[in-house]
Amino acid sequence: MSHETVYAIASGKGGVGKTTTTVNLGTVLAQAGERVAIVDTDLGMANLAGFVSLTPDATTLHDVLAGDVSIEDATYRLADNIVAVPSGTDLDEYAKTSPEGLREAVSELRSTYDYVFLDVGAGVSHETVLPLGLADSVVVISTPEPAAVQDSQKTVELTERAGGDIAGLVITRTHPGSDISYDEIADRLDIPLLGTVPDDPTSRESVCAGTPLVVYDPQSPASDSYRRLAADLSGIEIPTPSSEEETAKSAESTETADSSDPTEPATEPEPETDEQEAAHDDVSSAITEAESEH
Ligand SMILES: Nc1ncnc2c1ncn2[C@@H]1O[C@H](COP(=O)(O)OP(=O)(O)OP(=O)(O)O)[C@@H](O)[C@H]1O
Repeated sequence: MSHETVYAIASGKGGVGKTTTTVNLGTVLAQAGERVAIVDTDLGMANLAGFVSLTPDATTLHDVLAGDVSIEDATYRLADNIVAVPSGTDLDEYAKTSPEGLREAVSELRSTYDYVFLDVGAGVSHETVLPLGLADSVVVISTPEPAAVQDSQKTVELTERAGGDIAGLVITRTHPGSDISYDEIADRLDIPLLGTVPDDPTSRESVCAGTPLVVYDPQSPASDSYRRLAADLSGIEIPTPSSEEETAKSAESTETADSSDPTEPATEPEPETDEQEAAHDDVSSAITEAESEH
């Protein structure tokens, strides 16, 4: 089945779950054997810092957008089938970047990976609008709070101005039993409701552990939501992990077997694997190792 390749994960308001969604959607698809790149286009904010430990002079998207290196030089392997392109934090380096360089970078990634997720900064700026227009499809992220919903309207308008297409809305941090109508929120924004992700304390724990939630606690309700969302966007059947499977959460203190260094720039993405369970183990160990290097 054909699918969109480049997704922008965007929101009007900050802190609503864009990075969490980017990392977890990417990880689910990588576990399913798809080649995935996740890119932090929120320049200067280092949103992926919890998942990729970088030395101060590491190559980042800043260097790519300054025209110094190609995007492949700024990719870091997270696990089987998934690489991350982090943004740097140095503001002097940031000042040298040109968001326009993102065009070529995204086009290069498009030719190498099955899925590219752009984690877009909140607010209104050139570096926010550009990825909305470069993506095949924009996923708008909002919490149910009125202020966040109102700011989502801005993302919808910006996407239209940038000539981008909206896939729909994901409402994060929902509470079971709440009488809020999520369909009504989507209707108000005039975009389809793609799904909801419940408020889940393990989501924050997983960030502290530097591990995607779908690896840290695959049985959690929010992990379920991310698997469903990935299945809906991709058309791929995503299996529910068995409850006996060891998770990063249950094995937090266990030594990991993968000795590869996730801070080394990736060369080519790993070949596809049919062994979803094996890939899953690899995701856990590679990222747990990233955490231990912090
Ligand atoms: N479903 C959830 N349940 C509980 N906490 C969550 C959930 N999703 C995300 N969070 C937490 O909310 C905080 C913000 O999430 P995240 O960093 O993904 O948002 P963001 O939109 O990317 O933020 P920014 O605009 O700063 O880049 C994090 O601490 C994260 O762990």
